[in-house]
Amino acid sequence: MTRALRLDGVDRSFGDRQVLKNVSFEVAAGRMTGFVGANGAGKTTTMRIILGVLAPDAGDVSWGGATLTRQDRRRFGYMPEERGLYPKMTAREQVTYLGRLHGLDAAAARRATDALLERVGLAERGDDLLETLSLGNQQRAQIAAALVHDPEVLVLDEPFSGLDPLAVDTVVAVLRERATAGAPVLFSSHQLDVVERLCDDLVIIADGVIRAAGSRQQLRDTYTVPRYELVVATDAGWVRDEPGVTLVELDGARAVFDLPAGADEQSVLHAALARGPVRAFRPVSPSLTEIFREVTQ
Ligand SMILES: Nc1ncnc2c1ncn2[C@@H]1O[C@H](COP(=O)(O)OP(=O)(O)OP(=O)(O)O)[C@@H](O)[C@H]1O
Repeated sequence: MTRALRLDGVDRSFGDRQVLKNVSFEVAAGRMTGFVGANGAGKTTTMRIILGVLAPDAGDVSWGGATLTRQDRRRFGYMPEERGLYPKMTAREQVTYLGRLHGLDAAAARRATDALLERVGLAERGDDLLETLSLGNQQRAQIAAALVHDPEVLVLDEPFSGLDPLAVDTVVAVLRERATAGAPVLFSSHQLDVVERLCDDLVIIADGVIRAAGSRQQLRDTYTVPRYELVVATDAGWVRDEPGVTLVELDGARAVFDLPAGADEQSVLHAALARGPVRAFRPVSPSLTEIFREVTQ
């Protein structure tokens, strides 16, 4: 059975500073949800509350509609911000050990470890001490550690930081497998390009307040004005004088511009055609970076 993870009305303060304010969102089963926000926005605090490392002052965290219990959380995979592997253990020993802590017997823990180290590309380095591994390889070990007990929910704090692009692809593939198997997967990241490529759903937080949440397409539809690219045969500078147009970029014959919601983009196309050939005219999807700027400003 697949179950969504939900936060409802979660508040948390440190001293007299409230760092989470009525935080509510859902991490759907079978989907990868990217959790993005600036430094100090509240991502790590939220994830710690999901995992029960911190208690909320108010609000509820539920899984499949029932408030999370300590027992439920044993079936979660967590990659904390403070990485905390034992430097004097080998990757294989460490991951096996964590499998044992989660209740696997010795043979099952070894099997799961071998399979995961292979999967994250660490099989050849599995018997090296963690402290001798590159940061990227330590990170791979950390991912394996979060997954060794075949968790039903994944919560990962910055799983891609320090990974080269190939390693990012490997880890993405591993996480995607878990989502496809029905797990809700929540991960935070500063790398908006990675989040954009990878997540199904997004949650954007700023100053402890959820500013936007939904699928990428919903956010695009909701939070951005219509944007178009026009390529003509000669200089496109005249576009800036068309009614409603806000020029975003102009590079000779190519212009990118915004129109107010509901404006008729065809009138700009007609104006272009009246001047000569049109090489391209298309709507441009806003990037996650633009959406992020818009909702957090
Ligand atoms: N144990 C703590 N005691 C006091 N303040 C804290 C504590 N943990 C977090 N904070 C504060 O709460 C706010 C939210 O921090 P949090 O680590 O959740 O943000 P974040 O979005 O994960 O940021 P980053 O991307 O930098 O990790 C910050 O202002 C931080 O200084």
